[in-house]
Parts: sequence; C-alpha cells; structure tokens
Amino acid sequence: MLFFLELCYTLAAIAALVFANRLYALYRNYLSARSLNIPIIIRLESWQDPAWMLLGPKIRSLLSVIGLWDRNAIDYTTIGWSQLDRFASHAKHGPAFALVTPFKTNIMVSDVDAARELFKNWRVWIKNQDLYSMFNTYGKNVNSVNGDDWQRHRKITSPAFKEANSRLVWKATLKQVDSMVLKWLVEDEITLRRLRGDTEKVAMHVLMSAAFGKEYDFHTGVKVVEPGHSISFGEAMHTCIGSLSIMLTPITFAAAKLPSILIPAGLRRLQIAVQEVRTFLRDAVNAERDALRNGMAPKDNLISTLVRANEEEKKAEQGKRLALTDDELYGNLFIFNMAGHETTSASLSYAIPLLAIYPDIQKWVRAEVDAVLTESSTNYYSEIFPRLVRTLALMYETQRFFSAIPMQPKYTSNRSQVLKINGTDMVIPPHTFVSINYNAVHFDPAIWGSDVDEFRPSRWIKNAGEPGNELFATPDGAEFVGWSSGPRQCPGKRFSQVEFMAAIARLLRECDLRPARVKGESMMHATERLRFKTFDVEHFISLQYKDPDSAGIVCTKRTNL
Ligand code: HEM
Repeated sequence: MLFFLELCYTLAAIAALVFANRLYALYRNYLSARSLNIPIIIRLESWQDPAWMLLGPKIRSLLSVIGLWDRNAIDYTTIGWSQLDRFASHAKHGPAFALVTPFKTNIMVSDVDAARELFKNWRVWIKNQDLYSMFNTYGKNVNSVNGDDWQRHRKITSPAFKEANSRLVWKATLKQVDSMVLKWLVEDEITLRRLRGDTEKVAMHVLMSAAFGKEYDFHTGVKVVEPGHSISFGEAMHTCIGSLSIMLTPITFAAAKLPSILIPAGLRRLQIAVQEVRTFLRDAVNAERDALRNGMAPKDNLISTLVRANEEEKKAEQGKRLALTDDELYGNLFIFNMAGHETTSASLSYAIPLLAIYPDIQKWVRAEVDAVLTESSTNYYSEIFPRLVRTLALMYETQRFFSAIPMQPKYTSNRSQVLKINGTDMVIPPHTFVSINYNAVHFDPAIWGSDVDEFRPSRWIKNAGEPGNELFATPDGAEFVGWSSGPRQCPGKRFSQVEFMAAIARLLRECDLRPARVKGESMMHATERLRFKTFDVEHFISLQYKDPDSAGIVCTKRTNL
C-alpha cells in the first residue's frame, strides 16, 4: 500500500514538473512572439508533440463527450486544422498570426509575396531537422537535407524525372487502371474506402514499374514473393510508407535490437518490412551497377537513371565529395516512393467521387477525353498528354480543395531572419517556424474570386473552346502551391500529373460514374450524401476520409461510345 502511495506521489510530482516546464516554455515563447506585433493564438499542445499526435484524437473525443472540447471549433493543435478553416482564420487575423505553444512558435502566413520569398530563399528558410529527419529511415535524401547538401542531392536525383520516365508512368497507369475498371464494373458499389485502397494499389504498382522496373499485376501484385524474401517488395514498401509506420520506424529500429519474442506482432510485421525494403533497395542498386559494368543500356526507370547519374558524378573531378553514398541512394529511392504514393493516389481518390457528384464536370472532361483519345492513339503519351487540358484542370482544382500538405513549415534555425509580410519587415526570432498556409492561399478570395468555394475546374482554362485544343492557365507559383514552389518544388510533379491524367482519361473513356444509392434513395439524396462524405476529411499524417464506409460510387460501362 505504502509503495503504491509513493508511486502515485512520484508520478504526480513528475506530471507537475512537466506541466510547470511547459507553462514556462509557453510564457517565454509568448514574450518572444509579442514583439512581432501580430495576432497571437495560444494553445497548450501542438502537432510538434509526437505524443499529442498519437493520443490527441482519443483525448479530444473523450473531452468532447464530457463537454470540455468543442468538436466544431478549429483545433489549432492539429497539423491539418487549415483543411476545414480554409481562409477563415486569416480573414479574421490578417496575413500573419502566431500560434504560440510550449513548443516552437509557428507563424502562419497567407501573404503570397512572403510565401514567394520563403520558397525562393531556400538557404535561409530551411527545413527543420527534428521534423524532416523522420524521413531518413534509409538515409538522408533530397527531401530532408538543407543548403549545399540539398543542391548535391537535387542535382543527382533530378535527371531521373525525365520525359522518358513519364512515358513509363503513362503506360504502367493505363495497364493498372484497365484492371481496376474491370473489377469496378462488376461491383455494386465502390465505397470511398475501397476506392482509396484501389487507387493506392494503382499508385504503388505504377511506382514499382516506373521507379524499379518491377511489373505487378493489379489483382495479385502484392502476393508475388520473390525468392529469398518473406514478403513482396510492393507489400514491404506499402507497410513501410503507411502513414503510421513513418512515426513508428524509429521505434522499430530501436526494437530491432530486442529478441523478436519481445516485440508485439504488429511491430514485428513492420520490422520485417523495414528490413526487407533495405535488402530490396541494396539489391536493386547493386543490380543496376552490375548492368552498367557489363555495358548494358540504361533503362528509363528512376533507379537506373539515378544510379548511373551517381556513378557519373563519382568519375568527375570532385566526385568523392559530391556523389551520393549508398545510404543516400537508398534514402532517395525510398523518398520517391513515399512522396509519390499517397499524394497521387489521394488526388485520384478525391477526383473520382467529385466526377460522380458533378455530372456536368464529368461530361465536360469526358468531351475532351473523347476528342483526344481514340483506340489507336491511347498509348501515345507524347501526343495525348499535352492535349488533356481539362483533365489537368481537374487535377489542379482537386489539389486546391484537397491539398496533400496543409502547410509548409520553413524554419529560421539558430539566427533571426527578416521577412516582409504584408509590406512590413518583420524580424523573426531564431528557432521559429514560418509556415505557408496552403489551404488559406488556395481559398483566398482576393486570388480566386467570389466563387472561391465552388469546385470549378474550368477556372484553370485560359481559352475555353474546342475540347482538346484549349490552353491551361498556368498559375503563379505562390498563388497555387499544391506541389510546393521555387527551387524545392516537387520533382515528381510531372510524374503525378501523368499518372492522374492517364487514370482519369482511361476511366472516363470506359465508364460512367455516379453516386451509389441505398435502396429507395433518390439520386439527389445519394449525391448529397456522397458530397458530404467526400468533403468530410481530416488531416492526420495525410488527408483521410473520416467515414469512408457510408458512401461510394457506381461505375457502369459506357454505352454511348
Ligand atoms: C499529386 C502528387 C504530389 C503532390 C501533391 C506532391 C506535393 C509535394 C510537396 C507539397 C512537396 C514539398 C514538401 C516539403 O518540402 O515538405 C513535395 C516535395 C517532394 N516530392 Fe512531391 N508531390 C506529389 C507527387 C510526387 C511524386 C510522384 C514524387 C516522386 C516519384 C514526388 C517526390 C517528391 C520529392 C523527392 C520531394 C522533395 C523535394 C525537395 O525537397 O527538393 N512527389 N511534393
């Protein structure tokens, strides 16, 4: 009994100390932020706290049951609060306000001139290493490093995203989507959950093909286990890049040292996947080096170009210093998969229900698809892709509503930096985040007009006219930031566009999409239900449907071809 009481006192004392420490940190951060003269929002928690990221949703729903948390209020402690908020907080507080917590202060910015400066000046406004090192599971990579190191990674990785690679993406996507369509045509309803699962499978298999030259069948793909492995490359990769595993991989590495009997089953699966991916990456890099040594011609997939670009760099005068290490090669190959998987599949998984919700938009995009795609020309990527302007507009408008990341946190590091916000120079303190609020920029009525909240892909067309002969209204790099902007913008932008456009074009060429109805339900009601469930999303680590099981679409074979 005495021991129990002592334990309780000790735990209470530790909790009180942690709380006091947090309050002190909050007070210090508040004093520092006050000097900026911008509105301040104070919270006791933040998405920067890993424990809050994991336990926050449970704690919030508990608190809301006992009336201590308002479910409908914007929750600034989450990473994705701006998805629902859109431009509202900036309309209230102006182009910059500070989120002050016991963690690092985060200044939210919607001013496009400030955003342009943050994107352009990548040496000054860097990526915070506490945050980005979680992407270093297999090695440092182009996404996680700063300064000269970033230049070195970007120089060697960029050639991989050449046009010849886009042709592979196009071909692989058509093959995957053909199989997906066959499956969908015999299903009574494709729920949002199933739709997401299938688009993830398409994206994973396209990456396997265009990145590693490995062909996977849509239906059986992940079941194919290569000799010497316990799971397939696709499955291992899928497990590793699943949202939660990113947070768990450091734990997995620590756990890897324990006897496997002491590791819980779920974590053991992840541990195996992490080890398998490393072996696959190492073998794939070695195979490409052997191919080069044996005088075999390069392939157009990402790994072939990357490994050969790196070997070229080694030969150059400063090679020893500039070439990527093996771990950095693995790190980059992994990040291509991680960055390219959920982003592209999510875009598809929102665009497809939107086409069912808005039949006029479906008709409008299909008119272009029919004008451009004919049976004989389907495979000619270079002729078709540039003409699918409405399909590209659909992707941009989908990204505007469902941004892959809610904000981009830039960081001042250990010295203060000057940033002009709304025409005034501000001295931003050291160790502070300045985050470009993607959702606010994408929903600023001053940029997009009074119909900013309307899903209208035609806003991206410059010269509305004959489908297949229109021009795309390329946006200003700071007003639309879906793929980031400036020198560090997404190198996989074209990759993802090709995949999205091939998938949508093939789907609309073959099928009609409409909302799924439950028995006795009117089409109007089913459409409303699907609309509500499609827009009812939350940003945990990536954007997710909150309730993916209670709405879906139906896919029927077109009869009007
Ligand atoms: C719709 C699909 C995609 C979207 C919306 C998207 C969006 C983004 C965004 C917003 C960033 C900046 C992130 C940050 O700095 O924190 C980024 C960076 C990056 N993306 Fe993508 N991406 C997509 C597809 C892809 C694909 C298919 C690949 C590769 C196959 C890829 C590879 C990368 C890499 C390597 C970076 C880091 C670049 C650097 O820091 O220099 N992305 N992407």
